[in-house]
Amino acid sequence: MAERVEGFNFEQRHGKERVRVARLWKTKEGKHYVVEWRVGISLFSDCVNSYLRDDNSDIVATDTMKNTVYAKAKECSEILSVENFAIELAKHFISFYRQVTTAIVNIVEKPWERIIVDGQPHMHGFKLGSERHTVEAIVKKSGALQLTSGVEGLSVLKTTKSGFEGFIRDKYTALPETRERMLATEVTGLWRYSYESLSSVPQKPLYFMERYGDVKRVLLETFFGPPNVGVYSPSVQSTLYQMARATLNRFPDIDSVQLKMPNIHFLPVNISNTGGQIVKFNDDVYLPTDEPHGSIQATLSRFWSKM
Ligand SMILES: O=c1[nH]c(=O)c2[nH]c(=O)[nH]c2[nH]1
Repeated sequence: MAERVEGFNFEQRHGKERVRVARLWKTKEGKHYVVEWRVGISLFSDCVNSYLRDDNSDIVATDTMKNTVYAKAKECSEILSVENFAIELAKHFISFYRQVTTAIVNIVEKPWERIIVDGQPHMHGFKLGSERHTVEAIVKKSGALQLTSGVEGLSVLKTTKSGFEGFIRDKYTALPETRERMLATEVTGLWRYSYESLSSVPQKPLYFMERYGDVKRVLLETFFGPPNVGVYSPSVQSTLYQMARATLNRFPDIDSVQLKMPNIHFLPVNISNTGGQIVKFNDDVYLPTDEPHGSIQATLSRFWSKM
């Protein structure tokens, strides 16, 4: 998207970040559905004169972009997935303004979950969960689409069935080999859907909402293994790969999965003084840390995927 100006290459975009909106829907029976979104918009548009010639006549004001978030939220009379909202917004910008060639919409959904009171789902009560659902929709004027959903802040811990052995040992290595350790991480996942045009997106309004739940379930089931026996993890690397592979194997409309899984260390506690050992580690007392942490990430894609 670079263009030539005054003998230079020039690339530009403008948008609005962190536009916060909440939308409430009410059924006739009085059941409420609420979402809270943090929206980012970035537009590629022909407005080079604003940079070069003090001429703003081709600029979509970022304040207008912000207003559009609220206007489009108002227009959505039925509950819809965060993916569908992102696509709707992006579609608006590329079709409404002749100057806009590509619209990128990023949204993070705040995890409001219906509360259970006396074993019953509450009609209008919600509590904040932990991990967040994310989406990025990139829409071009041609109708070409790139749709990437994700999860962030998915913190998981297992207290056994994890080890790390056989790594390089040299004069700097102090880490003992082990077949028994805690494994903790905060998963950030991104998965790219195979729908490459606006017209190919599934019509079912809550399709991507269900997919989000299903992908999370597959990631978690693979991380933990069956409830009674678990599954042994020889490294974060191996577990990450299994999780990405399970996602691609399970969902034919996902082409590519990126996982970031920091290794959040729980250090064995051993304390001694001159009188002897005060605490001897026996897989029981740990020092939880967040820094430093290992950082492990990978992307697994189908052969034909573009990510
Ligand atoms: O699963 C692990 N992968 C590593 O690359 C690594 N490095 C390290 O010190 N501990 C671990 N654990």
